[in-house]
Amino acid sequence: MRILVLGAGGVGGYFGGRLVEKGEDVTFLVRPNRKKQLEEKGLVISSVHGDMIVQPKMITASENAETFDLVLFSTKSYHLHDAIKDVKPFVGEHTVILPLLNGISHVTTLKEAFGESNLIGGLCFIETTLNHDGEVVQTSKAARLVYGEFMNKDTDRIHKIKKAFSGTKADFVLSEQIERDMWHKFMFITVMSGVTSLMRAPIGPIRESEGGRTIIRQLFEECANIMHAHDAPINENIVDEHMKSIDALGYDMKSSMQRDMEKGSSIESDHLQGYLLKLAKAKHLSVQLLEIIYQNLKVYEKMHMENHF
Ligand SMILES: NC(=O)C1=CN([C@@H]2O[C@H](COP(=O)(O)OP(=O)(O)OC[C@H]3O[C@@H](n4cnc5c(N)ncnc54)[C@H](OP(=O)(O)O)[C@@H]3O)[C@@H](O)[C@H]2O)C=CC1
Ligand SMILES: CC(C)(CO)C(=O)C(=O)O
Repeated sequence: MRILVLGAGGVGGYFGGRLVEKGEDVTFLVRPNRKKQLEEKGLVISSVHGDMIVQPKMITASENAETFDLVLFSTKSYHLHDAIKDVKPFVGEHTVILPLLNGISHVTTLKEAFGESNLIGGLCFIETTLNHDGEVVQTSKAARLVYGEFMNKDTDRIHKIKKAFSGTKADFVLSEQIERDMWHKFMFITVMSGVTSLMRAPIGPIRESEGGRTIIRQLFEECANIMHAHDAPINENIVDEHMKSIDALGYDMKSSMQRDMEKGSSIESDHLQGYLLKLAKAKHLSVQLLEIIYQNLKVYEKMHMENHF
């Protein structure tokens, strides 16, 4: 199976790297600066699951190449439209697009861009970031990529993908309810990135501070109300389930949005909290905590864009 990883950042670099390590036929679609960096240093992964360094196969958007069987779409949401344009020449009639972005609204965008039948569902649980040298630094235990056919269709292609994903150092999990899993992850990341960026702390001190768990729970409840109002396929007890997951996270666990803010980088505020807020407004729901969380991100963006950092 010819696999194209779109974006050799924290997520694409990690999961793509693990597939290369296993011996799969993986190429990274990268932009010129990242290409240069990877040519000079290789793809370096520093991880609690084992370090690795490899010289990856790469292409850039301007190059000619045949189409691929599978694309791991692993850019940030604010690069989605440009990335769609860049990857189009490498997508054929039978290419499967597997998105790993946080959030949900990109599903519609990708279906429109590539056709509904080319898209499968995906998400990941991992704490990973690029350091100053462009190395993939993966911290904490979870390194899980979840994927599946929408409506749990049983297809040949999903069995082929499962085979390609087996036997790596990362957890690749085939889901029978990928729509539900994506909404659940959307809720989880909205809260996790929201509170950690607002309080500028990892999850441990937040949940252990007086009133911390109450705020986290209230925010989950706001998100669940919005999603229920839109008939999203979420579990009835999802807030309890997510609170258990929050309690199980390592004390020092941070969100990728928070790490991006620490670096002064762009963030996915409109794709995550902003999109959920739009859904709340469409149903006239009062979501005060979500509004504060979103405002905090907008203030950061204003400062960031005006180069106050
Ligand atoms: N990091 C994490 O721990 C987790 C992240 N996620 C989600 O995964 C997604 C990706 O996040 P993450 O990996 O952290 O982001 P990064 O910024 O680390 O990586 C994204 C990569 O995409 C590349 N890219 C952007 N546009 C293009 C393009 N047109 N062609 C080629 N490459 C391109 C960027 O390259 P360039 O260097 O050229 O800018 C960058 O290296 C986000 O939606 C995030 O929310 C989900 C779970 C955990
Ligand atoms: C919360 C976490 C680390 C879980 O994968 C995540 O998705 C992110 O920070 O973007």
